[in-house]
Amino acid sequence: MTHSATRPFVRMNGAGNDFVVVNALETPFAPTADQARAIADRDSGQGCDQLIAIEPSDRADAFMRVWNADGGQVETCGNALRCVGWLLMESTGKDTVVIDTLGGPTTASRAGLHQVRVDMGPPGLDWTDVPLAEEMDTRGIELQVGPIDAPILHTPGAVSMGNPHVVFFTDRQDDGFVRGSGSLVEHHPLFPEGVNVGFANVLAPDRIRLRVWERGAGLTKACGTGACAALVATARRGLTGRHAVIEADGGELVIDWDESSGHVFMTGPVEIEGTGTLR
Ligand SMILES: N[C@@H](CCC[C@H](N)C(=O)O)C(=O)O
Repeated sequence: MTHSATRPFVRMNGAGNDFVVVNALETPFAPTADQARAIADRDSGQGCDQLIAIEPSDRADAFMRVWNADGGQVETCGNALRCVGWLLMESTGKDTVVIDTLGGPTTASRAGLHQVRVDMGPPGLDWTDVPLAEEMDTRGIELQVGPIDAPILHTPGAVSMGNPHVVFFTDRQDDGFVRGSGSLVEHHPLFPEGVNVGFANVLAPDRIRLRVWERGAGLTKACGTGACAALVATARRGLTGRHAVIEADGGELVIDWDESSGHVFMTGPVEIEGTGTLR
């Protein structure tokens, strides 16, 4: 085992999406899927939505590795990028840092007191980017939840933010519904790598209430990449402009889809909750 009972960690959250963050810049940290799942377990472990390791990188300030609560390693995590960015900026005194991930490199910058802005890059809009199992127009894919003759949810947008997202446009956002339909869609065969499932209620052209059933983690208080995907999906359908405040259960994220660069920018809070050692 490459993590010991004395391995320190920092507990952080970004808009309520919570993390156990391990500094692996000098001492490698390579838990198995079972070990990662045990750490994330809220009953017997430290408990978190995602386990994060900060590793050395030869092309960025650091590499961020992400495990979902189910122990699976995934490409990226928007809220964790802000947290790791903040830790790196605090320790180096820089105002901007580059963080590499399995989904590619990103840049994080200071944006105010405990606020960080991340350049999330351009969204993937082709069906092969998401990826989907078959060719479809990602502005509104052929997928429905509920009975065939009267679907409760249908024609969601599909977007890659380095990880796969599907976004339903709906004001139905109660816990039972999000959990029930989210867990069904997460494993739908149309998504060969699984999918994060967003439920977006457009309140105004610049305001979205969003809940996300995350792949490998379930219902979280916020999903950073999910917020970016929701803005992209609603803007492509003409439901919003290219800028919106996303209201998540745990706080607000500001998302901008810049027209000239095509990049999506996410600004939001970071919070350190405390420190501990892995058990
Ligand atoms: N909470 C994250 C996303 C974490 C990974 C996601 N569950 C996946 O499997 O892709 C965020 O803030 O983006």
